[in-house]
Amino acid sequence: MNTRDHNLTIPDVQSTVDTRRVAIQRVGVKGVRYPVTIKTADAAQPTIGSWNMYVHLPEQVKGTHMSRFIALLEGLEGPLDVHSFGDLMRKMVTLLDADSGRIELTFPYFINKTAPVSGVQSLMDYEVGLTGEIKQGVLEVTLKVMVPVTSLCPCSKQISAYGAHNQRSHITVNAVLEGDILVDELIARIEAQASCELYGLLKRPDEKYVTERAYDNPKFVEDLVRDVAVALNNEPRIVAYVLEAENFESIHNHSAYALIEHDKRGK
Ligand SMILES: Nc1nc2c(ncn2[C@@H]2O[C@H](COP(=O)(O)OP(=O)(O)OP(=O)(O)O)[C@@H](O)[C@H]2O)c(=O)[nH]1
Repeated sequence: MNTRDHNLTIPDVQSTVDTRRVAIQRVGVKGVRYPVTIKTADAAQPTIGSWNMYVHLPEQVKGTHMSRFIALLEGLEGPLDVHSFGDLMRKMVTLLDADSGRIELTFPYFINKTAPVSGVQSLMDYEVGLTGEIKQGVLEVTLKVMVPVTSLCPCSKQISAYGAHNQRSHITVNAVLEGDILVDELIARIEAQASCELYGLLKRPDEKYVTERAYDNPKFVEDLVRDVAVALNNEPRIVAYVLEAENFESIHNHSAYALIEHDKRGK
């Protein structure tokens, strides 16, 4: 007996009618760990995705086709970019017989960076996410990156006889995209606005360089979000964004924080 024959003899409870007249906005699988490759400038990077996948369920249907979410992942082909992630979203709603759906994918992403003076290379890790939502046939894809950087306080620099407090800051951008933008590209744009970017491995000449670079380029948390906002405003492939910066202040036991939200579509 093959699987198809088995299915004929097993009741399909999910497909029975539900009479409570309550639709479900999101039903699906959450916290699925599944390998994925991400498109890079010259190739693709394999990583481990954490997937949440949901569809809308109409009021008259008892259950969704839970196994089909995993079947969709089993059928994943080729590296993901904004475009192919959109294709995956469309495939999901078709496969699940749904009119709307949502995928939240997060994964660690590595960039091979070159130290500024010695030229030594090392990997740096970033938290990246792709979120897709289809509502009334309209697809929206959001790319999220969390970029750790250095910030150095302009006030501290101004008022102190020597030194200035500086710290690691997290800049998080959720960018709604119309058009492909590579993860590396978005991260590079954000890092360019920091007092200094971070590296996995630095030799002493590099350490001197990044210390002086941050000192010459002081930024408040407000400066960080405003400078990144200007960069995002100048990128036509980004149509809306939420941008946050959190500075883990070295002179306080709390963070300085700022957020800018902007929708170029006028929504
Ligand atoms: N809808 C629903 N399914 C569940 C739940 N708990 C477990 N299941 C799933 O039920 C699945 C099997 O149902 P379906 O996906 O409908 O499988 P199927 O009927 O063999 O496949 P299709 O014909 O493609 O729908 C298993 O993969 C379980 O994961 C639940 O709370 N709701």
